[in-house]
Amino acid sequence: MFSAGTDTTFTSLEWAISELIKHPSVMKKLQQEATIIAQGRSTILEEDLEKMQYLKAVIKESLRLHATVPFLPRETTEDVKLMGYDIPVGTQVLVNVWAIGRDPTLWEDSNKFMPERFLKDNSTDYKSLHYDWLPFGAGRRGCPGIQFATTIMELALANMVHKFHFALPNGIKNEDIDMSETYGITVHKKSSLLVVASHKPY
Ligand code: HEM
Repeated sequence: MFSAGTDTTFTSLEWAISELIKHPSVMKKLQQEATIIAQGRSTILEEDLEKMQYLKAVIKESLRLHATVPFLPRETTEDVKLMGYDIPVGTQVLVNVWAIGRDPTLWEDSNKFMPERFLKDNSTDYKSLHYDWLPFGAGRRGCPGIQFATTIMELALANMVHKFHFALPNGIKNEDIDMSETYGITVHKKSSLLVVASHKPY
């Protein structure tokens, strides 16, 4: 439970911050939303989160591109014919969440980071059955930590962008951030994100 809850959450946050730094216009829009919601306060609270629609879209879009659990293991409970293949009962299969999230037949400009797609269609919520977007899995083995994880991610990200400006060290440009992945039980960034945070006025 501890590793299912910690590794996934911090890795997802690191991916989201990397995408924000790579896309300064998205970062700016998110910081503007945070400033409006905070109304001069230094801290964004849990009750503020429901009003932060752009924040939610940023996190959903980041989870689409960077599903930290890339494969869902399942076993077939009956014989299935799928795309011309016969899959007998009792076969272990892996649902490739990573590939579904980037499938160009399901997502326009599928490799681009565009949180706005989740504003246009905000019906994608974490608990409903959207089989084209499965960062928390689905069905009876779906992640039981969704509510906790999303609240923590939203609170942490909202407060980080509200309190700080982020810059890259040593003259590295936004577009040069290394987004390569390394595989384990969860998909991490191959090279950790290094940023210089400076205090931002509220
Ligand atoms: C961003 C954060 C998280 C992500 C992306 C994530 C994702 C997932 C995924 C994809 C699964 C497999 C679901 C399936 O097979 O359909 C899973 C299972 C699980 N997660 Fe999470 N999770 C996160 C946070 C958490 C947290 C905070 C907790 C607990 C406090 C947690 C506890 C668990 C447990 C216990 C399982 C196994 C459920 C089972 O096998 O029945 N997760 N998670």
